[in-house]
Amino acid sequence: MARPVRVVVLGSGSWGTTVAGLAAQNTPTLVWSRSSDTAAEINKEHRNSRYLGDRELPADLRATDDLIEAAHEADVLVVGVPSHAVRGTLDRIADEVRAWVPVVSLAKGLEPGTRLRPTEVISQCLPGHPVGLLAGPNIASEIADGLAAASVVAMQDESVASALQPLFASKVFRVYRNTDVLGCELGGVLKNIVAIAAGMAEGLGVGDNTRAMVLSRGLAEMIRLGVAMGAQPRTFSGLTGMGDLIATCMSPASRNRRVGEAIARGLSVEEAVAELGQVAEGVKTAPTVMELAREYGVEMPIAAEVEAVVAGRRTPTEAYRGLRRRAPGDEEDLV
Ligand SMILES: NC(=O)C1=CN([C@@H]2O[C@H](COP(=O)(O)OP(=O)(O)OC[C@H]3O[C@@H](n4cnc5c(N)ncnc54)[C@H](OP(=O)(O)O)[C@@H]3O)[C@@H](O)[C@H]2O)C=CC1
Ligand SMILES: O=C(CO)COP(=O)(O)O
Repeated sequence: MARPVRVVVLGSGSWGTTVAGLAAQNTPTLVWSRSSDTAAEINKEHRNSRYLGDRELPADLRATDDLIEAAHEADVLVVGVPSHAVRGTLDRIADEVRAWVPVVSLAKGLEPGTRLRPTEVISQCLPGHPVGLLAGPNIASEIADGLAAASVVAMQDESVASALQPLFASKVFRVYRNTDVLGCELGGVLKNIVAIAAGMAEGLGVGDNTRAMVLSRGLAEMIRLGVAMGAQPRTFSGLTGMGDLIATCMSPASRNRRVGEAIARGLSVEEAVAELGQVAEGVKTAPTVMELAREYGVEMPIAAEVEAVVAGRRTPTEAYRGLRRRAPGDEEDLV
């Protein structure tokens, strides 16, 4: 009998640990933590208190602080470190991962400097591997609590995606497939910036109509840039686009939204990020996205205001005033 597929998750933050917990219910799973204390806590107490509080992890989820050991074990490699750490982590194991191993990114940001998406960085570090991502409206704490949700494995090769789906799925976690890797990945990246805007609106005190406006016009910006870069427009109406946008903008647990709220309360960006103690990818991604918007010649007024706020050039109040000054154009003018 063939031995079961072994999943290895790199990164033991809130989402890496949660995804490792999902996989551990289906197949032998190992999570790599750069913190030996966290690895020991997962192994001995079946918890990750730094990121997931008291929540109990599956007893057979194993953890290690040895990155090379983790790389050797992988039949499927899941990259769950933040976007800025993907290259540094994978460069250390480029010669240790077996050639055919599929690699799944969880990261929702762009690499600072190169402007590359995480799957592109992975392909540079681990050339020749099937590379895709798992994304969707997936607030880690809710999934760790066992609340129902859905996600998407995006992979060019559908047969690889089909093999990956059951590794992450559960009775309450539905995993779909999509071959539009670019569109699915950009959805996860771009919604974080809109979520910062939504958080700022929340902090300034808004009504549901304003919330809906930020989401709808934010989605229009996501589609505009995504389509200019070559993504399928339909992808943005699915789980990785509109779905993730709604979850992240509406959830008080979203880190990006919380950063926006904290800035509107008067904290500096640095103070807001420090208060959070976790990654909010939209902060680092906003300037990179505005570089792309200029390169592709698309208008992204909400992202532009968020970028100005995180760069310290505007306050949230000034940003919303700036948006109100824009003359509304044709609503259907998406691309
Ligand atoms: N949390 C969520 O709900 C979701 C998150 N995502 C995405 O998943 C990715 C990971 O996020 P998440 O788990 O939430 O982040 P967290 O902030 O919760 O955890 C980050 C993890 O990455 C580790 N890490 C940070 N910097 C480095 C580095 N330079 N080298 C190696 N490891 C590093 C941290 O280690 P240490 O603890 O030692 O600092 C920690 O284990 C992000 O791109 C995020 O956008 C996607 C869907 C849902
Ligand atoms: O991507 C997420 C939900 O799908 C998590 O969003 P935050 O990083 O804003 O918490």
